[in-house]
Amino acid sequence: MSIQVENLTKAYGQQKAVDSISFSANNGRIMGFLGPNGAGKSTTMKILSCFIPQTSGKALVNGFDVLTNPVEAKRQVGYLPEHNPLYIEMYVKEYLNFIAELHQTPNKVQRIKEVIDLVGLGVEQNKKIAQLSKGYRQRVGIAQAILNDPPVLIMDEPTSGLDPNQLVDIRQLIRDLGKDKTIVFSTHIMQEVEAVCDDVVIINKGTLVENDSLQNIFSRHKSKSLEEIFIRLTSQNVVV
Ligand SMILES: Nc1ncnc2c1ncn2[C@@H]1O[C@H](COP(=O)(O)OP(=O)(O)OP(=O)(O)O)[C@@H](O)[C@H]1O
Repeated sequence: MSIQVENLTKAYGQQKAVDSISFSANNGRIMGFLGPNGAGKSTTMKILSCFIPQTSGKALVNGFDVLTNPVEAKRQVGYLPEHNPLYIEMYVKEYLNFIAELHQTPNKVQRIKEVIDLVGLGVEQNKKIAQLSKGYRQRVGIAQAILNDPPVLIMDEPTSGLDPNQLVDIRQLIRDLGKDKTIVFSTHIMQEVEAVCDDVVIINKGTLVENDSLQNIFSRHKSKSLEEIFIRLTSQNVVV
């Protein structure tokens, strides 16, 4: 298993943003990580990417413990944070070169060309990041996450802010990357989950409320739409 999470908990003061969740993700599969606003998705993803430590519980990435072996664990993961922080005064290629140097990526000039191609940045590759539209900035964020060809990709709302054409392209890219990587990504677009994901985890107020293959979820919930299933599992007031 490429990602193993056991009884993971993160408390901010009195609030448990993530409350004893357990799940696993496998190579060659794409997991949709879902939940309403404030459910604890970003917090979990930050822990898996070694950006913040958990309060208790265990998280392994490709067998490496994020607390006890963060350097190795971090090497396994490409991470696209929710707000996609970029050095906007840098040119696209300059920024990717900077990331490649951080990773000590072999054949970096060739690899940068490859990822620019893969994420469809070709026409914008000579611009400053500050000059790019939101969708193209998102592509730069995805490019930096995959640059080092990590076995695990964790992407926090990778398609947020993309136009419908870009959505189709980036979903296809996620599907392609998912063939030989483990991908965990969050989204609020249920249609996207149905189009892209093999497995689904849903959390609500920090606790796990669903964890299965998309196929099993549909059959257990008697083929309701994923949107209906999501609402039923995460809302106390709506009966679907
Ligand atoms: N640094 C922090 N300090 C205190 N509380 C925090 C911090 N980061 C997150 N939280 C709280 O933890 C809870 C979970 O937040 P998180 O960002 O993980 O949710 P999310 O599921 O990613 O939400 P969204 O879909 O809105 O992005 C929220 O109540 C949030 O306010």
